[in-house]
Amino acid sequence: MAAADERLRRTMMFVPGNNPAMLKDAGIYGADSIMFDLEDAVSLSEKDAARILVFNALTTQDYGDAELVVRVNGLDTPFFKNDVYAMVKAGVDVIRLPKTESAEMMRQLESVIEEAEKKFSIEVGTTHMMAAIESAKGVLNAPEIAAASDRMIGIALSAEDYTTDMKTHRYPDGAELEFARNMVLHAARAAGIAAFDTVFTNMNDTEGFISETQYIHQLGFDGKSLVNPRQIPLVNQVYAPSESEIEKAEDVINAIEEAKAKGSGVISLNGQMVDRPVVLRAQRVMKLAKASHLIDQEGNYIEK
Ligand SMILES: CC(C)(COP(=O)(O)OP(=O)(O)OC[C@H]1O[C@@H](n2cnc3c(N)ncnc32)[C@H](O)[C@@H]1OP(=O)(O)O)[C@@H](O)C(=O)NCCC(=O)NCCSC(=O)C[C@@](O)(CC(=O)O)C(=O)O
Ligand SMILES: [Mg+2]
Repeated sequence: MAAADERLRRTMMFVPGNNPAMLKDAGIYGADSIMFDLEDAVSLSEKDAARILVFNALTTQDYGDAELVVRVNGLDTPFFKNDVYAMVKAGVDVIRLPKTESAEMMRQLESVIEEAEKKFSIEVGTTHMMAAIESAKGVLNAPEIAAASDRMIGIALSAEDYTTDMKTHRYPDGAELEFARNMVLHAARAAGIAAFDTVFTNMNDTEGFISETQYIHQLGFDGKSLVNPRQIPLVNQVYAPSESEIEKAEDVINAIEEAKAKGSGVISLNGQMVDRPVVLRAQRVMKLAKASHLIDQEGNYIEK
């Protein structure tokens, strides 16, 4: 069982935990989730300082509606337990475990989170978890990892470490990631949690970034891990529904409301059968349209 929820998670932006200026401004770019990093963006000599900086940021800065995530150091490091304790105490929404290879690793994280919640009088179960899948073993165990706990909100593919583990590197067409992307996505969907595609690290290749985002959007990913705020509007643009998609979704929702009033669950709209999955897709289109500021909460178009 997973901590399924309705939150949109198109953009999850890494913010290096040792960079005070970036920590301070991370909320202004409109990321759906902000992910403070204590792991690979932070050198060994700065681990303790970064933990304190992120703790202070979480407890003093206003990040609006963004979901707050921290990537802690791995289970096998001397920093892991202190990281988890500090972030639980700070009230973080989600802890992201890097280099996850088994469901057992998520259960180990969960037991440390629970200790910390009890110690700091935080309601047990309120701190959520996600896993980063960064190796062949992690990909093969993705279904068990995704279903490891009811605290799980998502799993993410981490292609930089994954391609290293696979003795390859990243290519523009992404063929080397095809199996991993599909495994991570299916594991997440089967467990009812979110699926995040990997970071894209070439800041100068905007065309390549958009093309990759269109591809993972088509596959069905909820969104991507990002390394730079310039990537946020590009992802949002790809995920924004078109005017005709919004119109169709409105027609479906109106038609099903009318049908329900007449006591029917299935109807025909312009020759097309409309049933529950069609309605669920239409509802997601409307949610994305609202998040993209194309329509307001009442469903009226917003003039640009
Ligand atoms: C890439 C670059 C150096 C480019 O610098 P640039 O200077 O060219 O950026 P500019 O665009 O010029 O910045 C314009 C303004 O935005 C501010 N700004 C920029 N980035 C910001 C940001 N992230 N957060 C808040 N603020 C930001 C900046 O301070 C400036 O502010 P201002 O001066 O006020 O105008 C920079 O972005 C950056 O450091 N990124 C984070 C890198 C990072 O975290 N790597 C680790 C995570 S990946 C990994 O570990 C692999 C993985 O594990 C992944 C997985 O697991 O998924 C795997 O295995 O795959
Ligand atoms: Mg990594």
